Amino acid sequence: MLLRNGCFFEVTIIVGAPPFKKAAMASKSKTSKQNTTTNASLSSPATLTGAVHYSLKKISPRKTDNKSIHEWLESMKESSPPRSRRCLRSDTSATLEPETPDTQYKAWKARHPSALDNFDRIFEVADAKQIFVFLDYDGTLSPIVEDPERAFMSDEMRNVVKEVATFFVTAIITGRRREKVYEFVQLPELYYAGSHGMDIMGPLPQTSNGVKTYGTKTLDGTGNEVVLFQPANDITCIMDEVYRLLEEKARKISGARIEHNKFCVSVHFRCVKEENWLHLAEEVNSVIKSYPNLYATQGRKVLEIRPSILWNKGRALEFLIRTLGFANRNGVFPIYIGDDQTDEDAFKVVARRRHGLSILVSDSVKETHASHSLQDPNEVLKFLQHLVKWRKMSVRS
Ligand SMILES: O=P(O)(O)OC[C@H]1O[C@H](O[C@H]2O[C@H](CO)[C@@H](O)[C@H](O)[C@H]2O)[C@H](O)[C@@H](O)[C@@H]1O
Repeated sequence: MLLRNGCFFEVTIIVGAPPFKKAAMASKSKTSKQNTTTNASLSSPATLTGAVHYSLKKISPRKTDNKSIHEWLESMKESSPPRSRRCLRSDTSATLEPETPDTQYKAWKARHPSALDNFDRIFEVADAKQIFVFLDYDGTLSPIVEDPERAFMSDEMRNVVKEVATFFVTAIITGRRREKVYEFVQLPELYYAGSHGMDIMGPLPQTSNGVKTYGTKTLDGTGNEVVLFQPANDITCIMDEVYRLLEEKARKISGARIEHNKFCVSVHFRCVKEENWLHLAEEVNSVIKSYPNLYATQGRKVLEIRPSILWNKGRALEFLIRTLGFANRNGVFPIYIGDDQTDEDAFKVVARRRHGLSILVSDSVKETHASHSLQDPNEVLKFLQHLVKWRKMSVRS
């Protein structure tokens, strides 16, 4: 379909198909305890096996009327409630308990128990499985801050993620531009899926003959061969145009900020006075309503403008597991940790699988498909340290 400025937006793409079987694997199961190969050690060149068609369904464009603008705003507020308000508003709450913050929070914690407190029980079943670790970035590995350019992760967090990646296939799945999140994380041994999974890059895996995968073999910034998968790669010039238009609008609203995430664009509300939120949301709507193939999702004081394709963090998670050669559902144990609404797509995918662990990072009540919770990035750090310790102990035993 031809959109604007000569940009084509295809819903079916054709990609090259180098074998993409990851270190088989860093995550060792009980049956291969001696193998502690790291992701970084992947060096065998991939062999092209021919083109593969990968079909993407288009989702129907969402109406953006006044009602949906108000829903955006409500949803953004629920995503980032002030610390003082641990409970949901009564109109969105599913609980029948008295509406005090503490009882509601306790009831919520009972439904989404701490992944730290329940670690041993959770990991009893994971021990013999292929564990994959998927991590969101903002609000999960780094604390939420006002300036998105300064959302740094601590060295302690970087060190533990590095250690995690020596034992398990580890990927960052973020709404950010992939290059930007790499700047923050700086760990070449990980997979990176930017733009809510619409831009996946990973190190070339060790290959075994006949393993099929998707993506294009290419070189990264340092000249290493990598695999790249971009299901919406025809949308970039539209996103450039939308970014420019939104920048113009944002200039007139104090505190508003637009971030170009390559295959999507973020509109930041965090530093905008709440009385101006409606105005900013209306301006966003006035831009995107001319683009029927774009829609907005909501996050923590942010609107994310994205292409209307059926691709999200959940699809990215499935894609990585499948292309790494682990179609066998029972043998795989994905762990997904995230703090925001866009992570819900991944939580749903984990929930549909027989095994896995989904963790919402939140210190307040939020509706979620995650089975477990952690309060904040500090608890994420502790959980990852625990995971490493647990794996080291099981290697020894
Ligand atoms: O998928 P994520 O890694 O969680 O990325 C989602 C968005 O995160 C960033 O925005 C959020 O964090 C900022 C820095 O702490 C904060 O200022 C903002 O209010 C949050 O919404 C990022 O800037 C966005 O581009 C991402 O889409």
